[in-house]
Amino acid sequence: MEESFKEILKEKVNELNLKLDPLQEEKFYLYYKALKEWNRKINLTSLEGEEEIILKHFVDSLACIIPIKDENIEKIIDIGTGAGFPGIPLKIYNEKYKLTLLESQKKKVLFLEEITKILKLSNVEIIWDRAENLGKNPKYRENFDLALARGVAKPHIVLEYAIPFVKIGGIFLGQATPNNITEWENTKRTIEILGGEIEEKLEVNFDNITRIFLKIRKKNNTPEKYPRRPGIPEKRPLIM
Ligand SMILES: C[S@@+](CC[C@H](N)C(=O)[O-])C[C@H]1O[C@@H](n2cnc3c(N)ncnc32)[C@H](O)[C@@H]1O
Repeated sequence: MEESFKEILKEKVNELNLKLDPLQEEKFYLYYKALKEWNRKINLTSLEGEEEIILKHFVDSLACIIPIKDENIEKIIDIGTGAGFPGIPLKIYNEKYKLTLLESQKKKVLFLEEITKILKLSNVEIIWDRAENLGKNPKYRENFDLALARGVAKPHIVLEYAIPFVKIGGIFLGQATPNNITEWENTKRTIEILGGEIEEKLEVNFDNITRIFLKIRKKNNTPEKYPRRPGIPEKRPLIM
């Protein structure tokens, strides 16, 4: 592994007060190399530089650990995971997680299949589908301790994709920024209709980046009609 990569990764992860062992560092390096290689063939991520990928993909994903550190999490679904964010960094950090990666674009699914092999990750399921379909499937609906969906769509839309997957007592972790936190805070009624409640708002700062997490706890079953048909949440967001 290149020393510069290791040094930057260590420094940035330290800012979160988290620690990686040498094997985990190596896995992040292999992940970085695979992202760069695949990016030459298909458009996986718009981020290219070493520091940018470490900070905005790896460390930003690992920041999700902070709001969930006192939770008993086993099953995680990462909706619209793209090239695996934030799900794969969390799995590298804690291999006990049972991770489902959901992605609607086939080319990204092929990358996910490859990278999980390269990183020798076990208990990872990769699904090529849309959230609106899988969220209706009884095998997946209300089945996860934690749902994640970073940068997938605007808040009202993402909530309709994600909350149906969360079991009662589980969490959907909304990943907001100072730029869109007001929009997230205006979703209280939508969250309630889908069976959730905002429990906590937590700001995490690292390297001049501010990430705002909204811990949304599932209190009641999601009404059967949600999520609506593919495309409908986007066309007619559940703005209440
Ligand atoms: C902007 S990318 C973000 C990817 C990743 N979560 C990240 O933070 O880097 C959004 C991803 O969500 C996927 N996506 C969008 N709508 C989806 C849906 N309804 N079901 C499943 N995946 C979806 C897209 O194909 C895309 O890969």
